[in-house]
Amino acid sequence: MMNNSQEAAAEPAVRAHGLTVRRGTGRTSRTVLDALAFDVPRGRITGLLGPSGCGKSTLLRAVVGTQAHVTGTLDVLGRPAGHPALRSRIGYVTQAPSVYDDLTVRQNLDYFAAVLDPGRPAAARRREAVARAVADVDLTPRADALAGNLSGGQRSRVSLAVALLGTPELLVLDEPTVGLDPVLRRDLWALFHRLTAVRGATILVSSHVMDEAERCHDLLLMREGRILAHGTPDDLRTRTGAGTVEEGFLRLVDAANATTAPTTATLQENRR
Ligand SMILES: Nc1ncnc2c1ncn2[C@@H]1O[C@H](COP(=O)(O)OP(=O)(O)OP(=O)(O)O)[C@@H](O)[C@H]1O
Repeated sequence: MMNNSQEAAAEPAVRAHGLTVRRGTGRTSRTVLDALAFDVPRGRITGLLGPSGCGKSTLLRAVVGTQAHVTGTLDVLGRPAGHPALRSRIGYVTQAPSVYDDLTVRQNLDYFAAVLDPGRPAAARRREAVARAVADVDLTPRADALAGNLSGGQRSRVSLAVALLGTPELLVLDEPTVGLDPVLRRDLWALFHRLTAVRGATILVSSHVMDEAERCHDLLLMREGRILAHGTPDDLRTRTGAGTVEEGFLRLVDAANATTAPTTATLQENRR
């Protein structure tokens, strides 16, 4: 028989069933996530991939509990998405870096650390957490630079450092590598792998760059608000007979389009 901690480890980090989201109001209201069912396993990197507008950010917002008009079942770390007890257990990085330009990197992190772990007795713990998060994202040499004077990629890394502060069990990252050069992208993916391997974190990361799919343990491939495929990169290549995940994804899109007779615009969108 499994004990409580074994049960928690076996339970997926995210479990969705019949997950549906409508966005917009009145006549512009439409279904952007359509009855999704999937699990995100713990301790692994799950990549959420699909063309622009397919619903990746909406799905990530639903997981962190900030998306309105969500129906169906969506459990995160054993609780309904958005439950207050999940706040300190999830780190979330949005597409737009959320940092204060008039504070230094370290001051930004000090500020968020004080919100997470307030009080004078926690000062030493906060200093340690800030130093570790800055080092995790390779910004130690720029720790005293104003965030407003950093490059776009460096600002994104400050946001990621903020998300790492509380040592979250689940990291939800919305296109964290956009605008980064190849070296930084490689380094960030190495960090993601360290976080799962060493700290046991679960990472749910979106991207529309297909070569990043190869770096994930599991993939959720999306198209037009639905899950097109779910499995490891190897599963996807085997299932489609393709040499790469990108080619496999395009084959699945073509097969799906053949049955739904899309417009040319839809096809072009899916090939982006
Ligand atoms: N406020 C809104 N009202 C109506 N539809 C919306 C609204 N916001 C977003 N949408 C639609 O919801 C769909 C999903 O958007 P979402 O931002 O989740 O896609 P995405 O896959 O993250 O795109 P990208 O990769 O470009 O960030 C899109 O088709 C978008 O047009």
